Amino acid sequence: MAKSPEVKLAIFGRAGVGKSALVVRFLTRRFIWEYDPTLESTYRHQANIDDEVVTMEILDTAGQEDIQQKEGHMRWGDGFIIVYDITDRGSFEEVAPLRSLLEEVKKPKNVPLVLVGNKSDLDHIRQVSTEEGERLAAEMACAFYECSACADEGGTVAEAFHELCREVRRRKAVQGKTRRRSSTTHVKQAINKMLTKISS
Ligand SMILES: Nc1nc2c(ncn2[C@@H]2O[C@H](COP(=O)(O)OP(=O)(O)OP(=O)(O)O)[C@@H](O)[C@H]2O)c(=O)[nH]1
Repeated sequence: MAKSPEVKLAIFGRAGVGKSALVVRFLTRRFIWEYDPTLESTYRHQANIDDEVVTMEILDTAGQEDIQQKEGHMRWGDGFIIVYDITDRGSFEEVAPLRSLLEEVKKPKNVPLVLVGNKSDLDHIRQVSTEEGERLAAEMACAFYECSACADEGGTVAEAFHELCREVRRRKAVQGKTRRRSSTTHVKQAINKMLTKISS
């Protein structure tokens, strides 16, 4: 089985949307009701995705970090999960500004991104419909998952993380090809220059 390079993932979203709960669910398949508000934690994890061992570094950011900290974490990451809480419309409204900041900080644009609407077990107090989540994800051209860190029977949480890893690898492969193509072009141009000089 091929071993791929490390993938750095960062998880963003308003305080209390369940970022830590999602990371813990993904890493341990368990749910823990209460956490200290996250300062900032990084986890290392290996998973077998499409027959390839992927090593991930996962950064669980604090919902209340300032813009400089956010930008630093965005520069660090290869791929991003933006989380909102389906019972908190304000957290949904914070998604688009986070995405805009990502697009400002990361170049090239169109960074690997997954949108997650968490706490789907609380459907009775939902403030954001599934369609709204789908629409926003379509506008941001990214995958969308509605899930629950606390009742994740279908493994949707892991699927969201795995899809993000796939997306990071797809983008890296495309960027690698573009870089190779441009260096080949440079070599060809240099040879042509030399040939023109010799023949003149
Ligand atoms: N019902 C329900 N509660 C959840 C779920 N996910 C998280 N919670 C609860 O929501 C609260 C906040 O969860 P955290 O994981 O600490 O949220 P966070 O986004 O990491 O918060 P900060 O670290 O402050 O940014 C906790 O009381 C969790 O138990 C979920 O899927 N369903």
